[in-house]
Amino acid sequence: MQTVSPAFSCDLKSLIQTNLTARYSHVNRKRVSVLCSYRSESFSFPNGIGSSRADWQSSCAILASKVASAENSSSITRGLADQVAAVNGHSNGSVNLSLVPSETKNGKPGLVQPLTNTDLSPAPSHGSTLRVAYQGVPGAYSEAAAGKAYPNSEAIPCDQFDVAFQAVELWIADRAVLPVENSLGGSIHRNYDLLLRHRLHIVGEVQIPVHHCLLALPGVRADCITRVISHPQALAQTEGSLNKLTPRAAIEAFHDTAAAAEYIATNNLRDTAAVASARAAELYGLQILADGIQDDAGNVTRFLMLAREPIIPRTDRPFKTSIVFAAQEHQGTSVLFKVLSAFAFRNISLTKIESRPHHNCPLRVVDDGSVGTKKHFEYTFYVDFEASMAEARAQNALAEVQEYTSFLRVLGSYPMDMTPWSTLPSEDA
Ligand SMILES: O=C(O)C(=O)C[C@]1(C(=O)O)C=C[C@@H](O)C=C1
Repeated sequence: MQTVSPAFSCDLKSLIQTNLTARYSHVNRKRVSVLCSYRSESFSFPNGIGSSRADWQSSCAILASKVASAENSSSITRGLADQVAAVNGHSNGSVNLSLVPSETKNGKPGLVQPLTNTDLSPAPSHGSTLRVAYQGVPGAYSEAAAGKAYPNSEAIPCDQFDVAFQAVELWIADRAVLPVENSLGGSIHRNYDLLLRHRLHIVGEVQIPVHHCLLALPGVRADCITRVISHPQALAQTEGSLNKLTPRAAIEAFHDTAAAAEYIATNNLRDTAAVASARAAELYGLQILADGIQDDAGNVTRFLMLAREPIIPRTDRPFKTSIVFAAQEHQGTSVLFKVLSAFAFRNISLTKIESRPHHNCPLRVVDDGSVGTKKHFEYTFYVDFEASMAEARAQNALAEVQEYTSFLRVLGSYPMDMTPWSTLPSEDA
């Protein structure tokens, strides 16, 4: 029962070796060509791209046509304080995050085209600014997370999570910043699955306070709203408020919060409202009908920072390590107990555990003789724990975990986001 190719599996010795010898240098053209030829030996690509050097080079050529427009439409992200202020509706006017619209319609910004699966073409030359892929369009919370994670980077909008992963793998972007969980809405399962399917490394995390607003076209009253659209997570985070504010409105899912706002503006929809950020209101010319409508004032989304190379784990600051594993067959429920005890006995705290269907083998059928046939669901488990892979206790815990599991992969060992909770918006903020 092997869910990933051997290249994905964790061989502890080589993992530690890789971590110790890996050197991440800022992406430049020279580095691109060196790594391209190295990668061509072991990579296989999504969408049927082969693994030869020529294939690799042509796959590096993905996304080109759209990159030009993405570069135009992407915003240069600012520092943390500005980003969080903008997200939370306290934009001070000095923040210029506005995109260069692809066209202008009635004085309003034209549609920003995020990267799509069909846009895979040549990599751009991009100087030294770090390019950070996120899912959504400008004004999305993910864009703010990208700005917090990498101030002064260039944010590259992508239409799907999968495209953001591919953008990094194909050198269109240098990093991806993607949401994995929210304090109200829970886990974003799609990204857990994609972490396993792709081979990027987690190099950091950022937590963003999410302050939602109800947005509509100027002059529209809340009692005229018959439909509210937004990202499913945002809708889940504002369910209680929406029941009070727009009790008769239909609730509909949209790709992301800012795209919902943009859709209302572009189509001049006077009966529809969006749940999105104050920055989205500003960008797409909408009014804020209600501010701070998240059902809990301390609404926080956790994002992962992803890169092609792992970072070197350290011990001089708090680190977290994320792993994924599957139990060996016939080990029953005791595997989870044994794995958890490997951490507990070493005083390593777990911060998150998530289970997902085992993609290669979601069901195991056991013929129980005369009684009948049992069908077990099979799972892969994702665990985050508070220790660095540079610590002996973490290495020992994983060596033990490896004994109970059919595969084990370290997704990354990275600094924890230690932003004080006091910087999160309070009830009356
Ligand atoms: O739609 C957006 O604005 C996003 O950035 C996506 C997303 C998510 O996927 O959870 C990010 C943060 C919020 O929790 C709501 C939505």
